[in-house]
Amino acid sequence: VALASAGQAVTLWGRNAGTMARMRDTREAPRLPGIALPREITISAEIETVSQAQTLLLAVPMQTLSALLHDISAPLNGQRLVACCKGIDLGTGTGPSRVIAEAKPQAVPAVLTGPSFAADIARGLPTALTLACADAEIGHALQHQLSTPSLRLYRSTDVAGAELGGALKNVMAIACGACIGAGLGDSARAALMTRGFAEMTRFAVHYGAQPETLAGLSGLGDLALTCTSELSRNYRFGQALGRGESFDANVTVEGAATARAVTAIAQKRSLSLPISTAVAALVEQRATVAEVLQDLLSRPLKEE
Ligand SMILES: NC(=O)C1=CN([C@@H]2O[C@H](COP(=O)(O)OP(=O)(O)OC[C@H]3O[C@@H](n4cnc5c(N)ncnc54)[C@H](OP(=O)(O)O)[C@@H]3O)[C@@H](O)[C@H]2O)C=CC1
Ligand SMILES: O=C(CO)COP(=O)(O)O
Repeated sequence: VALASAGQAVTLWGRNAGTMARMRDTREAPRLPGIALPREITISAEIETVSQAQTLLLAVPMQTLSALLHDISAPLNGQRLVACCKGIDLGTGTGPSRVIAEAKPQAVPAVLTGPSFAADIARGLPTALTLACADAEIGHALQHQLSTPSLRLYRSTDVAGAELGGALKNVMAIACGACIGAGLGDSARAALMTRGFAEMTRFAVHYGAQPETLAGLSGLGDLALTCTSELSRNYRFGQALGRGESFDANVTVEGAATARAVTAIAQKRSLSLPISTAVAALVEQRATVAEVLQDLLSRPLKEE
């Protein structure tokens, strides 16, 4: 919507022919009610209409990215594949850029991430994101191609930092939601966000990320948004856990799988990730909020 409103030709592809036909008729997306889809957007359920594009934005949940790429038979030679998903693939323990590189080795992977609710962007509200691409020249081109007057992209070549910040902030949002849902208070949430940020940085740096990237939009920026807004699904899922309520299983909650993925990696690599480990235990119903809180508070006292 943002790009089409700024005059770019955009084709929107989705796998469900019926849904896409209804979207063509109503010019509205079921997942973005109340937002008119500009006439400039071509809506299609035929993958061939997009698989030749120079730039493809891949906006699917992380755990489905690999399947989507394998459904596209074309090699996407030299095309720019911009992952918009935030998470770590449970099957391989890798982020979106690696999943792209494995599935389409001749394509150029990039990542678009940062604090942004889809509805805010579609309404034209001011938003700033990180566009990360290991190829600096292509990253520069993508930054200019995908920025609009209200959507401001900063560029980076630190792909690991950008994608791990986006993946891990969802885990921290679940923790913060659980904290508020269980009535533990705003002070406890501030502590979780701060120690969560330390944990995100430690994990990402282990994978070669720059700490400055974690302190940017894709890390701290998205952490601030997602840990404090009830518009976040990860946060609301955490709130439900904290209140002992059920949560709609059809809603995409990226942090749940990511908590499990990073906990498995942490165990293999002897990394200390106490908050992510606690969230994985909550998600897998191996522990209650009271139990994980007790574990977190009884850890040895240490230097900050
Ligand atoms: N929503 C937001 O505000 C933001 C989301 N993101 C990230 O974007 C990613 C997607 O999230 P979001 O769009 O909200 O998720 P939703 O659950 O709202 O939508 C997922 C979409 O992906 C499609 N899909 C799922 N699996 C496949 C597949 N195998 N092949 C093709 N299409 C598939 C679904 O199709 P169908 O309708 O047919 O089921 C649906 O259209 C997540 O990683 C999220 O973290 C990032 C920033 C903001
Ligand atoms: O990533 C997002 C905001 O930047 C969207 O967060 P949720 O997936 O928690 O709704």
